[in-house]
Amino acid sequence: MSCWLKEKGEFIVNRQTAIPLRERNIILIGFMGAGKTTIGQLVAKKLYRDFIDVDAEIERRHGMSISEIFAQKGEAYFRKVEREIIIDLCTKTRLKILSLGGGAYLQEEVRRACLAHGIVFFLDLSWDQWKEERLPLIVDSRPVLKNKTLEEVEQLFFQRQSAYALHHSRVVLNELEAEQAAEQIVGSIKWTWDVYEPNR
Ligand SMILES: Nc1ncnc2c1ncn2[C@@H]1O[C@H](COP(=O)(O)OP(=O)(O)OP(=O)(O)O)[C@@H](O)[C@H]1O
Ligand SMILES: O=C(O)C1=C[C@@H](O)[C@@H](O)[C@H](O)C1
Ligand SMILES: [Mg+2]
Repeated sequence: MSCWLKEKGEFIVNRQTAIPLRERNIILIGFMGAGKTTIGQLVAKKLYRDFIDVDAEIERRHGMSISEIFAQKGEAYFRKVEREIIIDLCTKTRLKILSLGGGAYLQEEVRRACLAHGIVFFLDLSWDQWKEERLPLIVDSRPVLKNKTLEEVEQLFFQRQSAYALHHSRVVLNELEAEQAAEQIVGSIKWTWDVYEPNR
């Protein structure tokens, strides 16, 4: 498989797809509460692109919150809808900024579609920081956290890392404000466009 490699940003882009880099969707992945929705909105604004939050899109289509979908239809149903929407967005849209839900990337078909058609940024936050700063902000709104002990959530956090490791570029969030993280993503993407697709 031939690749582009940007060492500075650990940037590896698969060339199998014919979509020019500048047109590919930019896809944010990472654990729940890492900041995919917040940072995705900022990236979209900076690049003058449309932003799609997959969780919000699922809520919009169902007229229900994610918590209601989990409670009334079950997690398996949610995962199926989530997978179908992401594959659809990956294969039928371009030039978007997509924020995935925290568990979406655990599905192999989702990973394959994202890596083949988009440019995938992993928003990486340490467990300690997540536990101290993000958990209190999201604990009541994420059904996956419901009825779990802190030890179980920690286990989930580390179990998921091997899926998130399959990305094109990583942003270490620990000391970054959302605005700074967005700037870093935009800088990295523009660098890649200029180097690999000059004169476009
Ligand atoms: N860089 C940051 N610094 C501090 N707080 C942040 C940062 N990014 C996001 N937050 C806050 O963390 C909370 C979760 O952020 P957000 O909803 O963007 O996460 P997410 O990754 O989209 O989560 P999910 O996977 O559940 O959709 C929000 O209250 C947001 O304001
Ligand atoms: O990490 C997860 O499994 C989830 C994260 C949220 O974004 C939502 O997609 C939902 O609450 C499930
Ligand atoms: Mg989100």
